[in-house]
Amino acid sequence: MQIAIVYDSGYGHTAKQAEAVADGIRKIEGAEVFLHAVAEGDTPWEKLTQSDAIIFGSPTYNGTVSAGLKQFMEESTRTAWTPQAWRNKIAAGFTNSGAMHGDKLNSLVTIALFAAQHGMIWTGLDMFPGEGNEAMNRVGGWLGAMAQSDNASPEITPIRSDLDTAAYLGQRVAEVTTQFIAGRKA
Ligand SMILES: Cc1cc2nc3c(=O)[nH]c(=O)nc-3n(C[C@H](O)[C@H](O)[C@H](O)COP(=O)(O)O)c2cc1C
Repeated sequence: MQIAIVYDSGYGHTAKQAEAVADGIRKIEGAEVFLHAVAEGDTPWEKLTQSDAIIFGSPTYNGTVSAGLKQFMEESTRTAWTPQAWRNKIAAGFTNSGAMHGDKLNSLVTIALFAAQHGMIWTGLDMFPGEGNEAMNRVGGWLGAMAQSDNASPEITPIRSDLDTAAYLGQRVAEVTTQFIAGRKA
């Protein structure tokens, strides 16, 4: 089982979140993960087509996904949407922003809508909102993993609970994908 993480990160916070998602995926036996930062260019379209799941991540810029992730989305129209190359793959999303709210939900809605347009199957976060900074899902979202950077250095934010929440999403996607593949074989 191969799971891809495609993300953008201008200053390193979303990159940290992406690494946490990858750590969560690796907790599940047989799960292989590869990360692609859209800023690197040379999108590995073939590898994405071969993946069983794709998790998309973006910083929230101006209340939506970054221009870098949007560029990737638009480029996927010809390479993946037209041939329906991602149809029935599992999908999920994560985002982080400076403010606690910061209009992050709109980024996740944008990503989920994008996944739906590709015929993908969305996996949300099955987690009650936590109270306090130590708690998992302290930001309190269900559509995907959210984190707050508080406009601090990526060395100290997102904080541990946000990274653990991201890891939990990665693990959940790996579990759901395992079940999905098993069901398809049966
Ligand atoms: C162009 C730009 C727009 C931003 N817009 C928002 C916003 O709408 N809401 C918010 O809470 N933070 C906003 N921020 C702050 C970023 O979301 C925050 O610094 C985030 O952690 C950056 O992630 P990155 O290091 O992965 O790029 C913005 C930052 C930039 C550079």
